Amino acid sequence: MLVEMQIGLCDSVGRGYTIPGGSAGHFKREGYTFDVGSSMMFGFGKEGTTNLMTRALESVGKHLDTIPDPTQIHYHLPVSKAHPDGLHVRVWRDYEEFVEELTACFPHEAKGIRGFYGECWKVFNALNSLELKSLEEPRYLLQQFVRAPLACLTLAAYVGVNAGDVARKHIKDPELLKFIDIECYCWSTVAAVDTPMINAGMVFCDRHYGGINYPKGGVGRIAELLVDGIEERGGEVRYRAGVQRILVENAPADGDPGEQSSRAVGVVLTDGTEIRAKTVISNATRWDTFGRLISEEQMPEAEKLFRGRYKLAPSFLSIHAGVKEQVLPPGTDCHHIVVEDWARMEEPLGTLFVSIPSLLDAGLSPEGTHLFHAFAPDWVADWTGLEPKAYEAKKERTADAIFKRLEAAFPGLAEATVYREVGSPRTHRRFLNRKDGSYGPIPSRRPRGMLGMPFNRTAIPGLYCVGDSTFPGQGVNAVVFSGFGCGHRVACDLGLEQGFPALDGPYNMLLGAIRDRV
Ligand SMILES: NC(=O)c1ccc[n+]([C@@H]2O[C@H](COP(=O)([O-])OP(=O)(O)OC[C@H]3O[C@@H](n4cnc5c(N)ncnc54)[C@H](O)[C@@H]3O)[C@@H](O)[C@H]2O)c1
Ligand SMILES: CC(C)=CCC/C(C)=C/C=C\C(C)=C\C=C\C(C)=C\C=C\C=C(C)\C=C\C=C(C)\C=C\C=C(/C)CCC=C(C)C
Repeated sequence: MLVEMQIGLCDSVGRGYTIPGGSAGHFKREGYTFDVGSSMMFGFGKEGTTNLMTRALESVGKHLDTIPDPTQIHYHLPVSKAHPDGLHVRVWRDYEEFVEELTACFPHEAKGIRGFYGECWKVFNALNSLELKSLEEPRYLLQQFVRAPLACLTLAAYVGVNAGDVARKHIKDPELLKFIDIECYCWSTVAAVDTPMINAGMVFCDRHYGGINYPKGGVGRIAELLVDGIEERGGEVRYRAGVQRILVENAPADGDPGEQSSRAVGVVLTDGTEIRAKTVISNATRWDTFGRLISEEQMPEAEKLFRGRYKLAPSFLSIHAGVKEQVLPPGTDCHHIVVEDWARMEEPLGTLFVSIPSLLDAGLSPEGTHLFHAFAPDWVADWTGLEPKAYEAKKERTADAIFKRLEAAFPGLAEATVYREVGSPRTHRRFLNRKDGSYGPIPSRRPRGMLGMPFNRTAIPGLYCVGDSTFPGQGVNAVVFSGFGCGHRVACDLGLEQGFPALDGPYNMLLGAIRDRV
């Protein structure tokens, strides 16, 4: 890995975090290994080019055993005239099995279902035939257009398109369109009309192609192995090293040591340590990078435009619990989504998410128990200004209400609970150091697919952003892709990989002009 300096392991009180992985880390309590957030893992496939997780680990000489999940999600959806007992759909690893199950619920939409998901496959097959690197590097992009012109043209045709518009071409049933909404909302935190079609293609197909695979030992093993690989290759990973400020100074310009320009030259840690480097890569959200690590006065115009296009998604209320194993009958799926009322799907605490990875890896919880992670989107504003006692009481009250709602899908849940720890949006803000504990950026107006998302370079030379505030946005393998793209772009800028410097300037201007117009 060539990262010169990457901001990436800290908590918001500034001391710096003690475990690697951010949202994809894990922590241990009383024999349970709880995932911090991410638990549904894409990108561990064996074939194609979209198996980004497998390839990220390979790049530092590591391999992680994973356990295949036979279903991606078991949906428990609202009661309707057509489905008086509620709409129950399981997304099976096997594509045909999933399509048959969904078609059995909407037989009159058999053609529409195949039409919509078929178009997703068109996008996925195109993605899965490209070498996935930095789209803001012209040499690579030209090579891909020459090598796989049809795939590139397919992606170019979809890059400005949203999944909801494609769904409406094929599907008329309003309940089925709601189903497509929850299929998107559960990872993009917006409905299908606001979700980029390329991301939908990736999620709706890779779950059947590479499949959902749970890392043996917990999701945090991914980051732990990456750290081992980086250290074995001479890199250094520092903990408790919160970055307080990114240093921007006049320094010699790239390629012309005689000319000075304002550029990122290093960081200052919260303990005052100054670290200087040629390249600074921020994995903090754009709201934290520009405005906190870089002062408001130094914020480039492009970042102000970004804030017009995107706003912060809500955070999460998380319940990490241990339950007696008897409460989960044989055949219970690992991941569940519960919506009781479509009108409340996007409201705070409206959609409930459940992840029970000890069903796949028994080593994650003490014998006779399962770990039960339930979470729901929620805003930090509802949790601020509370005295400690009132804050603790609100956490417990909210968790009780959520467990009560989950009883319909998991009868006996409250009584079977033997351990419970509640995290609020404040917890997410504190431990992940994300503004308002946000899950990531969401469009503030109807987006043109992913055309409005910035790549890794910023308007400040030497400073790059990576993670979910960069193309292609939220999602675990989306942020892994952003890491691959960033590494490639930085390598070209440092002269470690061959780029096309003469084209960089005009191509960058073109990308910026497209982005700023959407
Ligand atoms: N699959 C799931 O169930 C699930 C759940 C939650 C999140 N996620 C995904 O994870 C994505 C987030 O991943 P990401 O990598 O973009 O962000 P992240 O928040 O996971 O990682 C950012 C890292 O930067 C560190 N950091 C922040 N500010 C710092 C500072 N000033 N100094 C030092 N370190 C600092 C944080 O501690 C963290 O380790 C989300 O958008 C979502 O897609 C998935
Ligand atoms: C130059 C330009 C712009 C265009 C030219 C054309 C061209 C060649 C375009 C190429 C585009 C490319 C290569 C795009 C790549 C896009 C990628 C790699 C997108 C990846 C997206 C991945 C996503 C969205 C993953 C989401 C993962 C999930 C499901 C995350 C979170 C899930 C939850 C929170 C739900 C958890 C549920 C439960 C029940 C616990």
